[in-house]
Amino acid sequence: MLTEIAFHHGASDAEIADWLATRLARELDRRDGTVAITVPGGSTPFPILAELAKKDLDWSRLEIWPGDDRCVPADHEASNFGRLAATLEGTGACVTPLDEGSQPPHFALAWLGMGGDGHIASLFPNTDPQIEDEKQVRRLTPDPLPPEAPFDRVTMTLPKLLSAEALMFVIRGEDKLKVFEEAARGENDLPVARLLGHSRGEVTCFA
Ligand SMILES: O=C(O)[C@H](O)[C@@H](O)[C@H](O)[C@H](O)COP(=O)(O)O
Repeated sequence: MLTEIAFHHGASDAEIADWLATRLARELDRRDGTVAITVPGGSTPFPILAELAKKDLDWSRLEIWPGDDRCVPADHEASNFGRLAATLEGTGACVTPLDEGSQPPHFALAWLGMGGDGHIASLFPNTDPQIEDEKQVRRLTPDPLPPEAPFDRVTMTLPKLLSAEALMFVIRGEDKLKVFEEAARGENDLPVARLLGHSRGEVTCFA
């Protein structure tokens, strides 16, 4: 089954930040109280977030959660929460660390990256992520440990990510895009395919 995805090819970090700012402004207008989103770790998101941090938004009503994190102290260079808090410092946004016992809120948007092995958040293929997982957040050990961040992880689960009103991906590189497109066509059973195969809301991919 082909998942309906809106692809945007060749978008710059600034253009993706513009898209996010427009989406967040719309979500803030549509409801009272806070708007929560989840964002990825890794290398791709932070230049985008640095651009987004310059936007004129009601940041005091925005709650930002890492979709996953490495099990390291917040001041460790590999900490997604630490990098996120530093990048958004001064905006007024509430940046929340993800812990095994976290009960994350409802998300207006789940922004994800993807590894070349088809992992999303820290749902690596070896962890065999389940659509029916009864947990919202899990601690797990990738195997093999990713050389760029060889740590245990804490991650939102497939049902938690699927409960978001919309999914958005930033996929950089032809090899990754090939894996993503195969997953969208249901041609693999990687974690990204399991997510896409059960998504019922809007899916956007910047590649
Ligand atoms: O904690 C992490 O590393 C991420 O959440 C992870 O899922 C990341 O999004 C992908 O591995 C892509 O990483 P890059 O953006 O570095 O390619």
